[in-house]
Amino acid sequence: MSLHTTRKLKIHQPENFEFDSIPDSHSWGNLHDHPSVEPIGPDAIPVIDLNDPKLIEKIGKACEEWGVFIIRNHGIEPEVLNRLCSQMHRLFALPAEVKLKVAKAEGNDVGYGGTPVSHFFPKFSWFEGFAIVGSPVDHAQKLWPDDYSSFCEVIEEYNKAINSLGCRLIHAMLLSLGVSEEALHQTPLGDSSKIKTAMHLNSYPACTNPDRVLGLPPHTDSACVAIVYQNGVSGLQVLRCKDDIAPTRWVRVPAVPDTFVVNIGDLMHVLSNGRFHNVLHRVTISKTNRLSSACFFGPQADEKVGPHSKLAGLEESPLYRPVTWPGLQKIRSMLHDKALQAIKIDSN
Ligand SMILES: C=C1C[C@]23C[C@@]1(O)CC[C@H]2[C@@]12CCC[C@@](C)(C(=O)O1)[C@H]2[C@@H]3C(=O)O
Ligand SMILES: O=C(O)CCC(=O)C(=O)O
Ligand SMILES: [Fe+2]
Repeated sequence: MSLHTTRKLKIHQPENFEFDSIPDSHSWGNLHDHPSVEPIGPDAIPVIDLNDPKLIEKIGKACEEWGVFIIRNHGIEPEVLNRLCSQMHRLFALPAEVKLKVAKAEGNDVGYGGTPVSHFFPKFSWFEGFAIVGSPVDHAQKLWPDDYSSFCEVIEEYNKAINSLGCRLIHAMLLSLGVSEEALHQTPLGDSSKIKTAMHLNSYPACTNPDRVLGLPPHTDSACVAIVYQNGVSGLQVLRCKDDIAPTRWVRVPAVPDTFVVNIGDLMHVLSNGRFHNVLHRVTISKTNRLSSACFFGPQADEKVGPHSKLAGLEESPLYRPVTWPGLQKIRSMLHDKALQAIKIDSN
């Protein structure tokens, strides 16, 4: 593996993660732009029980006020998550030259490598990822020619479970926005067959000097919703803007066993006509290896998402022009965090 290959992928291979001192390429100077705080008191991230009789109301409030919440009683068996975790360990423990057999090709979002957002930052992330859309069988065969089926079975099992959870959450969000049960099915996210999913398996290697490195730089997700599973090690932080309580700060998202973190992305912000907060988040590093899986949910590639007519129309003007998911990703690849500005409807 040449340095050239890894630079193009914007990642460093695991053996290179074992630096005694952090190389300049990975040393972030501005990690303390805002203080990092604990999720306590008014900064406690909402925890929502999916069996709560007031579920719709609570989800709506969390999406508006936070853009992130933790869910429990989600119905996915802990064994399914344990199996996913074992396969993630197995994947990232492979030698670098094996993982590079399934490296993301130019312009392709599936396979092993870094993330598109890292290209906007001058420093490398302390991270390696594997993106899956549809079946991972072709890649799994290259990684484990003699035993690829166990990985595929676990991914398929997890995909099924997380898809139905994602669908349930999106419906609850739409209901909280006032969309009726009947109208729900006419939306671009109305039923599971209309929802597109992408799965990202993430590994954040342990670091002896974690205060100087970053797992993922600050970003919003482009999708409607992301559901994140974490292996018991925290690292995710969400930005809470200056309010009556405190100045702008990074709030640590706790890693609560048997829960998922739900993030609101750009497309849900657009669909809700700006009501739901597309939360800015980043991933910090610790002295323990962290694994996470982020599943992104959005509409099929050719479906446009715009402010829902229930919210924008008679009384409220639509704030954004409709956009497809790949369309938004393309704008983000050029304009980074100014992408939503580019689809904003001029109010004058
Ligand atoms: C479906 C996707 C969302 C994502 C781009 C991708 O095609 C696969 C990688 C995803 C990810 C993960 C880390 C943060 C993020 C902003 C990035 O650069 O890559 C997201 C992308 C996104 O939200 O658009
Ligand atoms: O690892 C995490 O907790 C979050 C990952 C993330 O933000 C992403 O994949 O977009
Ligand atoms: Fe993210």
